Amino acid sequence: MPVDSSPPDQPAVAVTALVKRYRGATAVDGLTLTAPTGQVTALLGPNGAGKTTTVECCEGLRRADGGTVRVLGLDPATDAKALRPRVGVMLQDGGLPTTVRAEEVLRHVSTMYARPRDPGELSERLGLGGFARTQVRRLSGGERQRLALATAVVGRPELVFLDEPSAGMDPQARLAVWDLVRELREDGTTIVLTTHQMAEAEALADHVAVVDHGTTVAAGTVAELVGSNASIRVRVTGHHEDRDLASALRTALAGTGTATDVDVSTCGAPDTLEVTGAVTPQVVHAVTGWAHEHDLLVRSLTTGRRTLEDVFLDLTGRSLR
Ligand SMILES: Nc1ncnc2c1ncn2[C@@H]1O[C@H](COP(=O)(O)OP(=O)(O)OP(=O)(O)O)[C@@H](O)[C@H]1O
Repeated sequence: MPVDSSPPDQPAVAVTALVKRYRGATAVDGLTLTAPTGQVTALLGPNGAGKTTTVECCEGLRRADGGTVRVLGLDPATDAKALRPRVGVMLQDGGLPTTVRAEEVLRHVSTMYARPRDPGELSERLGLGGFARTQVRRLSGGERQRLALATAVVGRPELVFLDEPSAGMDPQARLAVWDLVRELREDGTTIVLTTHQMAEAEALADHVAVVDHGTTVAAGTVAELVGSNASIRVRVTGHHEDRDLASALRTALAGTGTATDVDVSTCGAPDTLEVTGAVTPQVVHAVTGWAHEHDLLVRSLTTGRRTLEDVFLDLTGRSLR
């Protein structure tokens, strides 16, 4: 089991008001993040949100322009040497030498650590056994990702940063990666990962930080982020005098007296509405009643819990970056 010499109540990673600029453009804009020791923290955010930049500041690969970064109680900008044997890093582009064989890369990295995992066993775990003698540049994208993950964890680090660990992987490889992440966590390793995949955050993360425009816009467990609210998603067709159907339904529901604790928004398309909040049978009845009253045909209606993706899109918007 990894030995964590930092005080038990100190988070493994504490980022406060981080600012990072690239040639005047602000990539990270006052971001705050806490990754508790021994847990999995996911940074979830759209393209260009600042996730990789944040993680690279934590890894000591980039210098912050403002704020503080503490990793295992140390400053990665000045304490890189002390952190190197304690922190594993999986970069988004792999960062591996390309002309060396996969097994040689992993074996070489393992010799840098005092108590490494068995490289052969780790290769088999990640399905790399068959490619051991292949040069890195000839590996497929998914195989290279798996090798990068293997190099990040072969030294039994206390803390691992994984930048989009399962990007480009097939479903089997993704499950193998998830299993390994869970096993690392059970062994007490702290994991900080970035991802676009809601399923990955839901499957692995104890804590999720939603990052957008260089700042943390929400943080908590998946359950906390999703909340206890239910939702109704309804698609209607027909002509309504008010082209803003969400506002029309909102006004109608407010007028019924039975649906006071709900909100209405459009969901993907103008004819699809989402009612969130205290959804009761009376609210469902009021929604279909409103459609009937305005001669709108209900094409579909589903009720259920909100998903992490719903919350993510609410927080970060629906326009493409
Ligand atoms: N070396 C660099 N030079 C200039 N701009 C950069 C550099 N690295 C990142 N950026 C910019 O900083 C912003 C944040 O990028 P970053 O890679 O941190 O985002 P991200 O959330 O990891 O995105 P993705 O999910 O697409 O990987 C983007 O607008 C990006 O274009």
